Amino acid sequence: MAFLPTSVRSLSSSVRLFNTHSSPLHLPRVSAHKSIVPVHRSAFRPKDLSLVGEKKNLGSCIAKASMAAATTAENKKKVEVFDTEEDLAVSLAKYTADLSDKFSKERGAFSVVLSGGSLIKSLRKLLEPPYIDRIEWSKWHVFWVDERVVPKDHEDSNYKLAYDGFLSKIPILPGNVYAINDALSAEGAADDYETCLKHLVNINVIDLSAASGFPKFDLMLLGMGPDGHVASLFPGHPLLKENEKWVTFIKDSPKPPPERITFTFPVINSSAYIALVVAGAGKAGVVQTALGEGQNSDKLPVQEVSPEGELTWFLDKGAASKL
Ligand SMILES: O=C(O)[C@H](O)[C@@H](O)[C@H](O)[C@H](O)COP(=O)(O)O
Repeated sequence: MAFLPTSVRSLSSSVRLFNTHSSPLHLPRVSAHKSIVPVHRSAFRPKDLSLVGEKKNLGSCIAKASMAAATTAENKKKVEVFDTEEDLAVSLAKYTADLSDKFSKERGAFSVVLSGGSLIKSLRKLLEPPYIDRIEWSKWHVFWVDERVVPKDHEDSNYKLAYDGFLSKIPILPGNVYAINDALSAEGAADDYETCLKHLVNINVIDLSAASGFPKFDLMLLGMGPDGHVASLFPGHPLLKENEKWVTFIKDSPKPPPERITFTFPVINSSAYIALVVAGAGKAGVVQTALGEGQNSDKLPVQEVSPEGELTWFLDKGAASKL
């Protein structure tokens, strides 16, 4: 391959501790790039609403009992409420596995975007039967919607969080895990990641949205902060308005650490499927604002999430308690 962005190369080194070595992308062998990125030191080391269980005051969208769904005009948006976070995790695994089957069959690849935070723990049911055996993990290509600009073995790294809690436990191809180049500045890492995405669009690993001209990921798994942020797009921040870049950077994140890279809204909103995964009563207020009838003057970042395809909210009872 004549050209490979540095992020693709850094990727290789970031995943060197996986057990498998082949890559359908024919990425350079890890050993060739040891000097580029420090070795990882870890041990490797709608409204359409489905309600599971009781719920109060959800207006005309209510459906009760096992995942019954009521579709309204906004039929690209679903809200599913689960009695417990455990139930949420079970359903999220089935949803993800079904999409994995669909895109693996249709495209021969499944592009999945992860967040940091509690999302990773909510993916745990994918590590169990039947999914661990059923999913064609070799078709997965994994990205991050945002990443903290820290070394990959740092406690704050979203890569490390996902690796330790999820990626190290599935037979994914190491060359299909696209971490940032942690040797670069925030600005450099964002540019580098965008270059990597462009390359992967060119070789059809990632789809391109005909409508927007931005990359169209098969599935984005988003968390939401208690202030309504998604990715590293925070309330009131000028980055919310970025409409040209695919990946940008922030140096004044109100949530530590301050330096991060993040996908922009045009990329997030070109997705085929987005799951917004929110658990815990601590987020009930912001869920109410995001999904409630009331008008808030300044839209929260989470309210800007509106994919080309389908948006599904996965809420536990606590998070939905004010709806
Ligand atoms: O790097 C990050 O900080 C995350 O990607 C961030 O966007 C996260 O998804 C939300 O803050 C929700 O996190 P929790 O689910 O842990 O609240």
